[in-house]
Amino acid sequence: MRERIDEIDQAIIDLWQERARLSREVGRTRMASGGTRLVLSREREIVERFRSALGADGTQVALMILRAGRGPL
Ligand SMILES: C=C(O[C@@H]1C=C(C(=O)O)C=C[C@H]1O)C(=O)O
Repeated sequence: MRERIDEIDQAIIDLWQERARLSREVGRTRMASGGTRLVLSREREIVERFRSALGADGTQVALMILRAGRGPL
């Protein structure tokens, strides 16, 4: 079972890093065409998705995930 836990942890790390890369790329592309760096309505939807799946901890996880893609505000 511990082996599976280690696999899951690695998958979370890989997905976290892939998501941060994609998020930065989307932000850069949008800014290059004159748009904003952030889209708060989209970020609110994401926070709500995590909150409804995971409760209060989900909110914190979502905020950390979003920060990983754009750096601290
Ligand atoms: C990646 C995007 O850009 C920013 C980053 C987001 C994210 O990491 O999910 C969401 C909205 C934007 O603030 C996007 O608009 O999808």
